[in-house]
Amino acid sequence: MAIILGPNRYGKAETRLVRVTRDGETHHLKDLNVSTSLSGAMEAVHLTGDNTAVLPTDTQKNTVYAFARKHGVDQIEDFALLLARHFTTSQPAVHHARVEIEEYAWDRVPVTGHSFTRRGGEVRTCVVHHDRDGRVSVVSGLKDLVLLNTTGSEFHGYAVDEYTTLPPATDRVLATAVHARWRHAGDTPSYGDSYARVRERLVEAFAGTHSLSLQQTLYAMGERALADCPEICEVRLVLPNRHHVAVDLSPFGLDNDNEVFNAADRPYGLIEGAVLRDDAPGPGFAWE
Ligand SMILES: O=c1[nH]c(=O)c2[nH]c(=O)[nH]c2[nH]1
Repeated sequence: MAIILGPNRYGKAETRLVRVTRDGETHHLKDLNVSTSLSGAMEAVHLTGDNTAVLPTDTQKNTVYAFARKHGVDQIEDFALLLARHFTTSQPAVHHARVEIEEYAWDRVPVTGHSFTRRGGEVRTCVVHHDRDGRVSVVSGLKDLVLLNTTGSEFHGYAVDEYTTLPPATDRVLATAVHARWRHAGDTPSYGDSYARVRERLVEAFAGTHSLSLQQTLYAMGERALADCPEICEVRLVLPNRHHVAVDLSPFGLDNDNEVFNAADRPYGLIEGAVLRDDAPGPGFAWE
């Protein structure tokens, strides 16, 4: 009996690529999850540890980002074909390339040319209390409302110590998945209308605020909702800062003027805060 190597392949899974294309004030956004997988004459690496035929998975990831910069991204099928063809024609040992791409759809927020909401996934929530003394509280909310601005966000002037490496940003992508809850002050005539109005104000404030920090955006969102929705008296927001890090393409002779990003999923900043009217009644058990 002999032991032999069976089918095998290797690659980089889930390279998160965000490509921004700017057409004056109107920006276009492509948000992709790209997985590459190569196979071919890979006996030596498995059997003897000879890596000669192995194009590193790190290189595959870099190629995704570099190609996004060089060729742009339109239809995902075209982009996948471009990558797959590149791997099979440039590496003699690679006989087969599999490229899988998921595309996440974004809708424009009409307030600016650079603000987007991610389609799908948003959840409406509520928590109601009612006790035997007739005390009632209603907290409405939403979660997983994903918002993104491709410009209009800065972060600098922060405290610096011997562990600080973050470079100051004067033009960054700002993205978050909003978790918002708001407390009703009394009887709200239509929770449906109220929900639609609060949601719209949160989105408008995110889009319309030139942000110096996500903390400032958080306050602006709460403030806008409270200013335009008298039926509510307190807004609590939890905003993860979904960092988009511009990829360094200089090793490949390419510039990157804020166009190609790694959409990192963790770790992420987590910004939390409450915004309320100064005459808001006590919350009672609303937040329990
Ligand atoms: O908007 C931000 N607020 C922070 O507190 C922070 N910290 C950080 O590293 N990046 C950011 N961005």
